Amino acid sequence: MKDSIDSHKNKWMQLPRNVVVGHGVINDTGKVCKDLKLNGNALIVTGETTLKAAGKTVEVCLEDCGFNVDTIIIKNPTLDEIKEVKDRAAGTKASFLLGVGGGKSIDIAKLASTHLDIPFVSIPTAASHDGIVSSRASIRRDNKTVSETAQTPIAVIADTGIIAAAPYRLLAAGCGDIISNYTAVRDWELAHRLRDEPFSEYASIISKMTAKILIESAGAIKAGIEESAWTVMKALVASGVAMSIAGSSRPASGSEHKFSHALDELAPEPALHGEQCGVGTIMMMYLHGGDWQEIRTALETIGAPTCAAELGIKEEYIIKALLHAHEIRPERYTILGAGLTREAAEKVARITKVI
Ligand SMILES: NC(=O)C1=CN([C@@H]2O[C@H](COP(=O)(O)OP(=O)(O)OC[C@H]3O[C@@H](n4cnc5c(N)ncnc54)[C@H](OP(=O)(O)O)[C@@H]3O)[C@@H](O)[C@H]2O)C=CC1
Ligand SMILES: O=C(CO)COP(=O)(O)O
Ligand SMILES: [Zn+2]
Repeated sequence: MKDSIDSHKNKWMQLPRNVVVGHGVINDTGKVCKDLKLNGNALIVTGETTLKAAGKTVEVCLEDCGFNVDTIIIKNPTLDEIKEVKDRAAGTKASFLLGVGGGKSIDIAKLASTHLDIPFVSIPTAASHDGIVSSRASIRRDNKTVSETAQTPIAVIADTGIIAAAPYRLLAAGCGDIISNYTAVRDWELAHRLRDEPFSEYASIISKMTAKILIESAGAIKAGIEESAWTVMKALVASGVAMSIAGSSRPASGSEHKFSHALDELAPEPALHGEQCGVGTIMMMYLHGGDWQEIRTALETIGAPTCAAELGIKEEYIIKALLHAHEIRPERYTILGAGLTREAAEKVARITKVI
């Protein structure tokens, strides 16, 4: 009998075991690690600011529970810094890593721990990106952003008290990263139809639903309100799970992310990842022939940037990024196809009021 395709199907989905979200949960870090049977030496990977916001508390908490703790401060998600973290972990015989901070700290801890084959705990200090739970790490290599396969965190500890106290700009950026799921999924559907790219119905539905719920909640997302941190954090977790189900960042990264990655390469002072993705979503939704005004209004309501001036980026870089975006990760087919003409790039940016 001829084998059916289904009998050959084989898929691994990595999801976190414990997701702990709420006020003050950072103080449970030691308890969560014990619950996961982690022991021995811990290495905290954090940034300069986030060390003060949360890293120190994590350090004390772990020590109180009997762990030996070392801390390394990182600046950028580059291969050099990942190597530094791996060397430090090897030197201190770390048996697990904790990424405490924004996206770059979490991505470095995620990829370094994957290479070292030890577990990692994700402790976000801001709701600024959806890499908190995902099995991907966005890394800078030769001034380019690449998306690497990595392990999913064994646990996520998201203290909404800390997240609500972080600069509001970070929370608004996280909303941009989630809203971008709308165009990411449209791009994925397009690639599925035109290139027969594998497509996951479940991952795409979770991803779209997350963006929809967030857009519907836009009016309730406000600075200093812990409930807002909850709303955005739930969405970021769901979006990360969609990526884990897909086994790629496809459900949450399409043409709008290519635009953001292009800005990271070209603009002298890029804005936050989620802020750039949000603005990219407005323009890519226009190219898809969708309701770009809805995206723009939601971002405006949240208080996230909707134009070049609000990103603090000169208009010429917006155009350059639009022209260059399709060259980023060219294997990922999107509405940008083989690229925009200068006239088309200027038109989309002007019509959508980005410039
Ligand atoms: N792996 C994945 O699936 C994904 C990865 N990403 C990646 O994540 C990164 C973007 O994440 P993002 O968080 O925006 O960027 P960063 O990690 O660069 O954080 C932005 C800034 O916010 C600061 N910060 C974080 N938390 C606090 C706080 N509580 N109080 C004060 N300051 C704080 C950081 O401080 P400090 O300097 O101390 O770090 C940093 O200066 C990009 O590299 C992007 O590519 C994004 C989405 C998905
Ligand atoms: O930022 C991401 C999802 O929000 C990950 O995207 P990339 O795979 O484009 O790095
Ligand atoms: Zn993103």
